[in-house]
Amino acid sequence: MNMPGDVSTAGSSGAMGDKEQREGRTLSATGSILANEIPVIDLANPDTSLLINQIFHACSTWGFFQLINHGIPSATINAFQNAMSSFFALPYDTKLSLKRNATNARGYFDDELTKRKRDWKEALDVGVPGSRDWNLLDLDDRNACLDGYNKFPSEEECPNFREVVVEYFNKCSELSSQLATLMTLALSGGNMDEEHFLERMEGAHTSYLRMNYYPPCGEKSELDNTEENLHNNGFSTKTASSGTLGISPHRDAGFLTILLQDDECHSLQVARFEDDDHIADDDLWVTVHPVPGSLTINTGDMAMICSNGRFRAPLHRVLTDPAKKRYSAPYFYNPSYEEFCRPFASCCSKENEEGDNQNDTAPGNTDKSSDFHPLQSLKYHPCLWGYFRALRFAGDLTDLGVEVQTSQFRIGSESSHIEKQRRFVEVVDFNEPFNVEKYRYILESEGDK
Ligand SMILES: O=C(O)CCC(=O)C(=O)O
Ligand SMILES: [Fe+2]
Repeated sequence: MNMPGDVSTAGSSGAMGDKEQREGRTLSATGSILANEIPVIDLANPDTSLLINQIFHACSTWGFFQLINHGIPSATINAFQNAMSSFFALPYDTKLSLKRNATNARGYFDDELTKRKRDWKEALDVGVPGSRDWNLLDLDDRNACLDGYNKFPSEEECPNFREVVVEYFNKCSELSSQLATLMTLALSGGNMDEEHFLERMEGAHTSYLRMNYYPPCGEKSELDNTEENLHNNGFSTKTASSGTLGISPHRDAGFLTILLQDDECHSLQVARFEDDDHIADDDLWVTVHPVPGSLTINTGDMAMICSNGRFRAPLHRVLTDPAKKRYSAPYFYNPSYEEFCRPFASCCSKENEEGDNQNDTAPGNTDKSSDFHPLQSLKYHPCLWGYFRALRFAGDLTDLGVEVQTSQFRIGSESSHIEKQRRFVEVVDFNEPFNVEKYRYILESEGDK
């Protein structure tokens, strides 16, 4: 059987040797990834151990792969893509009536700032309702949850939109659960604790689907001279600058993302580096050209924590295009709000349990997973998903300040988040929309790092 980490049999990936694999993703002196190809993985491969091996390799190097034979029917995808473009073609005022706000993270927006620059896009976020029942009215009290509540356009404004989006959403939920299982198997070899983690995530995930529309940006933009057009929201070359991006560099916060790209416009890029100092170096960004019919998968921050840093939560960005429109849709598969994401026991050396973090290779360890990859000392404090999520969107929608990062949960980082999280969990109600004012006294406490 081919084990995860045995890259010589990984099929779709580059020719990395054992040493490079052990050293994970910091493979060269500059910390860049050597392989050039984003792996393509066939979910219908009957050789499950090879599949798991490929997933392990993709998640621990690029943190990105393209999935073919993923099982979501092309008719479902086509209908969803049509629904997306119909939505963004609605009059601006209609879209604005669905705008998200400081106490509701769901809805429409066109004013996302990353590092004080406006992202060149419009978006609509739709997530699993608090009731988990898509048939209730959006504003039904039972639908409230930390993320807020959905704001669908009415049936008159956008016929069939709700039905088509929910259908695609549910397919993504099923696929995510399947992928999370494979990723977890790749790490653990079937440890029971991890099975419970997967069950909790499948039953109570707090996932959401983001629909993105990137207008053209540049001299040929059809928006240049049309202040009165239906996208009358300031996306003209007058407001673009040379550094304008569709989305600025970021990592996805959840466990994994299923991204539906646009076959016509290829502008998603993944970083070949880890160190944020390289962000401005265009040569170190690699375009993820979508394979027709594929879905692009990437690992998120919570998978990185669960894998004890073995999996990579990759930095990625979206360029603007001077002439083409682009539509994309990431589905973010997120744990339940109550879940403390922590490194799987099967990814940590046993020494850890005895308080000795020195030995990373754990020779003689009889845990099944040590066949798969060298075990590491414990690298992360438990991270409450509801806390991480609340801070991420509070950072987007309020004046709360700097974005929370997983590095602040690294053991030894001495970040104030561990203490804030402890105080937050004592008082938080995950059945109501997050309100930064209610928790400000905890989140803005002294010694913020
Ligand atoms: O549009 C894309 O291809 C990527 C979108 C993305 O990274 C995001 O919304 O988090
Ligand atoms: Fe992203």
